[in-house]
Amino acid sequence: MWLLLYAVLALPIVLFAYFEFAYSRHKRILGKLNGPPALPLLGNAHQMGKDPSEILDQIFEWWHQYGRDNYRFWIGYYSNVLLTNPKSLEFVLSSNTLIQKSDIYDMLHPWLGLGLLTSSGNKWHKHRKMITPSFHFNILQDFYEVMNESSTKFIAHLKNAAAGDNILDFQDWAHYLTLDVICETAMGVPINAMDNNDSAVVKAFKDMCYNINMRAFHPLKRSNFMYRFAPDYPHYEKTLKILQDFTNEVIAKRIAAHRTGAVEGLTSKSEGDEFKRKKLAFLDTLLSSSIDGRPLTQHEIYEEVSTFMFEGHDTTTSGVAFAVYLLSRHPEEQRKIYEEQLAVMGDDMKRDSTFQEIAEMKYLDLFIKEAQRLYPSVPFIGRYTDKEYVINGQTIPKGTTLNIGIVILGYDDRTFTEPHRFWPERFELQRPGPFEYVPFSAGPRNCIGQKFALLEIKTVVSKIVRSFEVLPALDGQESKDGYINTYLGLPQAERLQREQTRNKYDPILSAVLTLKSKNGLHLRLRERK
Ligand code: HEM
Repeated sequence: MWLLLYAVLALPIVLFAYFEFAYSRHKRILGKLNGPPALPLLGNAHQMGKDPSEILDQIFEWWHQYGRDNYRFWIGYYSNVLLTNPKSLEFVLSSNTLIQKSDIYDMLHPWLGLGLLTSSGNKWHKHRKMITPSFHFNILQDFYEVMNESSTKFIAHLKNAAAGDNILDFQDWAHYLTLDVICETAMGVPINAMDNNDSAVVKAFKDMCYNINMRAFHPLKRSNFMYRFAPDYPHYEKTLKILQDFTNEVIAKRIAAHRTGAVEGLTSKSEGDEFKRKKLAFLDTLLSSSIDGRPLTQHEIYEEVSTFMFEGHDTTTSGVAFAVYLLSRHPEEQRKIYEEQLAVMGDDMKRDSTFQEIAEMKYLDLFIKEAQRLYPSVPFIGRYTDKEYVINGQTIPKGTTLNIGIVILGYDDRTFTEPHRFWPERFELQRPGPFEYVPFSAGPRNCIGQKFALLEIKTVVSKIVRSFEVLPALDGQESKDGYINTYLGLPQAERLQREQTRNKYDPILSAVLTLKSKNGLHLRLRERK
């Protein structure tokens, strides 16, 4: 009995001694990097902040404190390095071996399995090669038709929603639009999120994206195992099943349609069902692809289609929403976009732009680049070192999480003068180096959907500017000096001082897998006559 009691009492001490010993080399090596002093057991977990927006501020704060360079921090015994040095980024992003994702992506496994975003090694290499042609120019043109159709519908919805000087949460609206676009392009079926945002599947997509972002920095919920004991787990399980059933059902029907030859003549043969479109979806490309001389299994197809459903709309929601929000606060830049629309589109501003015309909208391109600098849709990306690496002269032990601070790069005044000034022209006049600005990542694991994403954001923004004057939520909230009204990246004292004057319609940035505003992105739309 006494022996048992002693053993129970001694267990924590033994465990503590074990971990301290096991990680001593790790600590010694990473100790050569700057970073906040870490407590035993906790590391720096207690200093991180309690939600994704506080964590974002803390990560910036340490960056200032530790020489605006790479630094290390500890979450318990998990070692983390924040990378912002362009030379280090070049090493990591160009590497063909450092491609294993960090554990934050594990949360996606139950939904996405091991698709392109989450897999590594041989599987990733083969799938990347197989999927790359899915974004060929011709296919993108098919997708462009969907983008145009959906954004026309979007404008009609917005006209109703914005009537009477209503203040809209544009982040919410953008979510339904991008969900419609990705469902039609990835799976070839309409989900009608804009018309029917109360449907179980539409809600499930929204809940799942929220769930993933909410769990990411929760010390217990982040682990798939521990999350099983959380009170909200049953709801999550139900949501997951809705999404899995929906996607598997679409895939099964599509496989059947391919078998009966209905896919080639989708317009005539399957008139009346949901496949009656002639454009081929990403799913069709997958169904006619092979790996090692065999067709993909239904599960492999499920993983890739689900990956596109997630990565192809949560990111563009953020991209579209922040771009339109910036229009609302920066009237001068909005005016320049409108004038460019007039010049490119001629008299008929109501029609769809062509693929070629979108390519001619040079100022719009600069505007989106600048929006992604300040509000990158993917603020951080994570890698995990499967062996020891020497990165830009610094040894990084095996088992370290590398957090690439895409969002931090945009606020570095060594690359971007007056980083808090919204100034699209800077991308013409002072081009950043290849690893100083990477909203779509870079190297072999860069964003495969970059062209798709930019095309979608530009199509929507172009149509919005031609249809509406975008106004801030309240009169007088326009930027007077070109500076943005979020203070990310400023040293803490200055940031806190500026934040004292914030209004309830000023965004609170929250960065997890994608960048969002915790309190929405509010604005008004006045129809152009
Ligand atoms: C503004 C919109 C978007 C941004 C900023 C963005 C950014 C990124 C970034 C930074 C990565 C690298 C992630 C990492 O290494 O962990 C990535 C990967 C990826 N993106 Fe995007 N993305 C966007 C839209 C899209 C769209 C529309 C699609 C699909 C239609 C897509 C599909 C993917 C996929 C499949 C990967 C994984 C690629 C791989 O690991 O080989 N993305 N994206």
